[in-house]
Amino acid sequence: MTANDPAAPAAAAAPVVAVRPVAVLVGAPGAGKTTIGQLVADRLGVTLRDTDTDVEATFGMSVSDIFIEKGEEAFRAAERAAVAAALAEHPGILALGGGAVLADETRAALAGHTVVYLEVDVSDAAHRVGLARDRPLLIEAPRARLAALLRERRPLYAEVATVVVDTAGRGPQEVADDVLAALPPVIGLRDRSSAGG
Ligand SMILES: Nc1ncnc2c1ncn2[C@@H]1O[C@H](COP(=O)(O)OP(=O)(O)OP(=O)(O)O)[C@@H](O)[C@H]1O
Ligand SMILES: O=C(O)C1=C[C@@H](O)[C@@H](O)[C@H](O)C1
Ligand SMILES: [Mg+2]
Repeated sequence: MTANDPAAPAAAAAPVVAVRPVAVLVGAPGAGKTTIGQLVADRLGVTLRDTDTDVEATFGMSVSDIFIEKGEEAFRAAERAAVAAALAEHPGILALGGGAVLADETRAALAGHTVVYLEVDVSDAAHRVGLARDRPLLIEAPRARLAALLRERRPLYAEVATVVVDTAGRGPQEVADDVLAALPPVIGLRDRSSAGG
């Protein structure tokens, strides 16, 4: 039998499996998207992709430097493209930048995905981001900025979420437990930690 033999099995018969993230994490700066995303990814044996890292790779500079040298608009445009690409091709856990949900196009693209909203209050978020200088929107008056961000964005995070996990008073491992418990089952994936069985 040759490749051109009409009796050869049709290549088109191969199943086409849509690649999509197991879960997409959204929430404010300090909610723990990157931290919890890594813990959940490790426990499922998949990789974490973070759109902030993708945008940094696009420009070859840190998020802070992009804001300073290219401006927030350029960052947001690259972020929209990074989210669209990752939703289409990343099969693991996907953490979005804190402001990604501001874009109508991104909120629409999240429809049909498993989206986990990590809730955080102003006080916990301020405590967690501390005095780090790598969050350009929080360099001045971080607490007031966080309060304003949360007021504006809470409805947007809630709009795209299929799962909401409250992080208040819970450490990273406990939040990761809650996220794993809330995820719909995915064929071929299971929690590899003893706690998860
Ligand atoms: N549940 C938690 N309890 C205590 N500390 C936490 C928790 N989740 C994250 N942290 C800590 O808070 C800090 C910020 O977390 P992380 O960078 O994961 O947030 P993020 O949501 O990805 O923020 P950003 O939107 O800026 O990327 C880190 O130092 C992390 O160790
Ligand atoms: O909340 C935001 O608007 C941001 C959050 C970070 O993840 C980065 O995407 C950037 O610092 C902007
Ligand atoms: Mg992050």
